[in-house]
Amino acid sequence: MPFTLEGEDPELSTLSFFSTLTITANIDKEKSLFSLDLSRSEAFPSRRFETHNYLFHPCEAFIAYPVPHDAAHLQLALGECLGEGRTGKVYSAHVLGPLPNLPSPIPSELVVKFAKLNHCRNLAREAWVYNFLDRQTKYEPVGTIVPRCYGFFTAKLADCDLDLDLDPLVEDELPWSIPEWEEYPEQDDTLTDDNEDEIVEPSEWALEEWITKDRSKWNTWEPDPEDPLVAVILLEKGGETYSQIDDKDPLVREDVELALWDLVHAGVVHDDFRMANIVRAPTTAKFCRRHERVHQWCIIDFNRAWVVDLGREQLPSALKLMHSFIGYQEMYFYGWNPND
Ligand SMILES: Nc1ncnc2c1ncn2[C@@H]1O[C@H](COP(=O)(O)OP(=O)(O)OP(=O)(O)O)[C@@H](O)[C@H]1O
Repeated sequence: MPFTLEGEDPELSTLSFFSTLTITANIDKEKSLFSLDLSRSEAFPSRRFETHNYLFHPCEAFIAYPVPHDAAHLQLALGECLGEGRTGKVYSAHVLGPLPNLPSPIPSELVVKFAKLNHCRNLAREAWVYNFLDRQTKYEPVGTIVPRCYGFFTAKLADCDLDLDLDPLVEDELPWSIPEWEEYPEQDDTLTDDNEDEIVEPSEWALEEWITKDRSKWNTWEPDPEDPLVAVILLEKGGETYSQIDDKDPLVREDVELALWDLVHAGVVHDDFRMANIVRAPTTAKFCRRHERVHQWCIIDFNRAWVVDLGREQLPSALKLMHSFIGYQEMYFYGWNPND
């Protein structure tokens, strides 16, 4: 039985399109670097952040949503690297045909974000935030102010068909390689809701099949150097990253601030809001009904986000609190000085 929430049409969500994925990367026309077969994996639910007391709760709406098992297979050819952060490396990828029948067309270029081998848990969380946003049907943030997501996939590195004569330099450059500068290659970063002192235990409502954060296999996940895991999320491709020059244009700033409000109104405080996490919106961006415009920018990178269930909050005070946290990292970026 597909799992749906009231008012939701699972057929239309891009998260329901694919069950399996093959990514190939070529060194040149003749030679393949690797071919990787991945399957959909459960994302890592966050705890619900309660704004009046700053506590994280387990919650029945904050569970791992079932993944499609009988949906289509997608084949991608890896393209150029678009960027790299602490968690992962991001590549453009070309969709290889023939495509099966899908509920709606997909672009010919997508984005694959590979977790570095020690950051699969963080990527599993980011994937869950996309799931959560995908379920906000009133103003539909996904496709409007954040890219559409096509799923979270994993595979054992041991099953990857990798060119074994690799030059060690190329090996260090693989999409999932842990960089030399990584201080803690043996562990993933702590997440905002990992603080065990703050947990309110699941009460009797928590049915056995509901996978809350505490019950998720990702909660205790640690990288295994003997049997590494590769994890990716598949996203719609945005354009250039927001720059200092863009930031000087008041109309651009206004547009990004409004997009950020949309995110807050979906119950998500980004908590890593900086220029590197804003990209030009894809040409397929949807009309925003709240602001009656197509936003020109979209927000990415959600592994640090705190997620609030606005249906349970005292709305005015929760929104006020969330708005006070919308700026981060850059001095005075969107009105909030992190040193205050
Ligand atoms: N959907 C996208 N479309 C276009 N470019 C993207 C997309 N997603 C990511 N990028 C590019 O890749 C870069 C790194 O992505 P991202 O911020 O998600 O990585 P990260 O490892 O999570 O970073 P952090 O250091 O914040 O953890 C971005 O700054 C952006 O330039």
